Amino acid sequence: MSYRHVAIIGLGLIGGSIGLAVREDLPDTKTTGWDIDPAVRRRARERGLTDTVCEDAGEAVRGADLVILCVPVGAMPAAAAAIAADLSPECVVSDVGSSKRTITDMLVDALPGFTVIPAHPVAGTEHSGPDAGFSMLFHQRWCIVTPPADADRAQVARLVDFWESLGAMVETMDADHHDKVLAVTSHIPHLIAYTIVGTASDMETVTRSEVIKYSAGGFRDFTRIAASDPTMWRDVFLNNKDAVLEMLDTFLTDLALMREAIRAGDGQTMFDTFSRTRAIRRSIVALGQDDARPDFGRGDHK
Ligand SMILES: NC(=O)c1ccc[n+]([C@@H]2O[C@H](COP(=O)([O-])OP(=O)(O)OC[C@H]3O[C@@H](n4cnc5c(N)ncnc54)[C@H](O)[C@@H]3O)[C@@H](O)[C@H]2O)c1
Ligand SMILES: O=C(O)C(=O)C[C@]1(C(=O)O)C=C[C@@H](O)C=C1
Repeated sequence: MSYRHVAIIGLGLIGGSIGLAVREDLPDTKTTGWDIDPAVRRRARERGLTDTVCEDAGEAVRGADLVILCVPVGAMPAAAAAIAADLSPECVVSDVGSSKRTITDMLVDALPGFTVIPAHPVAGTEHSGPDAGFSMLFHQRWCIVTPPADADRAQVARLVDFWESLGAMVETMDADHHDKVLAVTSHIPHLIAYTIVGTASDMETVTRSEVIKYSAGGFRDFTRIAASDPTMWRDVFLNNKDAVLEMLDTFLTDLALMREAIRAGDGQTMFDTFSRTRAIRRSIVALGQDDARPDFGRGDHK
């Protein structure tokens, strides 16, 4: 049974996309929204990101049977505090944060007596803010739901249905496992992109204008990822510290092996590694999970 009234707290890329997707895919569901930033509320109203954009958090969540927190991970405690007094007793509180363990524990503590079922749509772009959202964002993308061990199964199934209605493929997973998987598939890739773009722009022997001028193919792809929102990513690394450090150690060991292969002129090791990784890319493409969507991530898909 779909929700009657979905409240969205935080009306940037993800919150705005949920609002637009609900209007398109669940036309009988009412949406309300609130953002801490008045300029975002204004723009959200102009774009119609939710049916109503409220002037306070309490007004937005009153009567909602699903509340989704779509704020940076570090702002989740403040968002939970802003809504706590006005939640309906039967409502489900969820979120879209990119890391899950600290958020799950915090929401369960901050909202005693309420049903908390965190989730993470693994879909996004390097753009943020109220102009970045679009209704198709979740189509054929994974959404990982991380219910606490004692979560009501019927409520979990209902949230899974909700995400499927927005076009997502849904997997449920323990929060710790989510954080390890996403550390290697999303968090460390972003760290590498931020670092390599920083390294290139700091070099003394290659000018900054040369970096911009000759940034073809590979480096250009890194710059797209390195343009992602600094607040969001700072919060991800502060909140998924252990899993990121563990995966980073493994990555640094593998990088050192490649460094040694280059130093020693060991072409076979390089060829074997590159062949293995090319096969991984080909299986992603074969599954239809590459960025085949038109204009994906280029900001002209509104
Ligand atoms: N960007 C992505 O690719 C992506 C993908 C999946 C999940 N996420 C997660 O989704 C969440 C939102 O990310 P986004 O990309 O939509 O960010 P965004 O910057 O586009 O939007 C976040 C919004 O939250 C608002 N906000 C901040 N603190 C608030 C508070 N205390 N109360 C109410 N509003 C508040 C901001 O004003 C902003 O408008 C983050 O937790 C992020 O980790 C992001
Ligand atoms: O495609 C991008 O721009 C993204 O970075 C999206 C991406 C990812 O790493 O896949 C980023 C963070 C999320 O939590 C989920 C999705």
